[in-house]
Amino acid sequence: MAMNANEKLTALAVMQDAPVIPVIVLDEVAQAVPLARALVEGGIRMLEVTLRTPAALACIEAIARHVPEAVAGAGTVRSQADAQAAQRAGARFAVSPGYTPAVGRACRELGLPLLPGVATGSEIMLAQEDGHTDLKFFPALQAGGAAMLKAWSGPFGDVRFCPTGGVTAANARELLALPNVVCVGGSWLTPADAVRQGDWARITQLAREAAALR
Ligand SMILES: O=C(O)C(=O)C[C@H](O)[C@H](O)COP(=O)(O)O
Repeated sequence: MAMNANEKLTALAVMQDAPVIPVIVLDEVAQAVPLARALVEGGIRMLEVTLRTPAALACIEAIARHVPEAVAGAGTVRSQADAQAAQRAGARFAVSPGYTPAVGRACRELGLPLLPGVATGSEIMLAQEDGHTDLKFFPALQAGGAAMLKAWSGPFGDVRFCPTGGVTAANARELLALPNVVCVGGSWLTPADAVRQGDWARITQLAREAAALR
């Protein structure tokens, strides 16, 4: 299903599209398009390409241009400059590993939906003060996992989460069953060796299994 380019995307819509947002690390531009196609083929189209590698922006650009069925977003957005560069490359949403009002403001000014990363109550409150109620819990497993999400559901009952960090095919279901979890994020759909070897069939299979998690 192609996404209408004029449709206003929100962080919640990014989270609701599939049970898993793949966290993607790419070293070579040539990997971007076949990888995105493999994920789309498996039923996953919201793609978080982390700005951790020199090739990341070019990868986002390639996906945005050549894989219209996918929605390329930028991960590891840590500054206003990151947000601007991501949007210039064609990113339709941004994901950050933490939250600062400066990153929030930058994304608002750009009209770029942001999924802000939080790991504490104070960070949730900071993000909420700026209007964010759909948040990434990072690093989820390391910072308390399902028990933490259950504890947050009391005081932060109006917040929805995408736990990311340490999530795997084995523990995703438990997280997805929580009422305040909309989706999870993780790198397990795109194993480094499969990407390196161009084993796109394996990635499609992992995506298919992830898409069926809920
Ligand atoms: O780069 C970012 O912006 C991040 O937030 C980090 C990623 O979300 C985690 O690296 C996912 O980690 P794993 O699924 O545990 O491999």
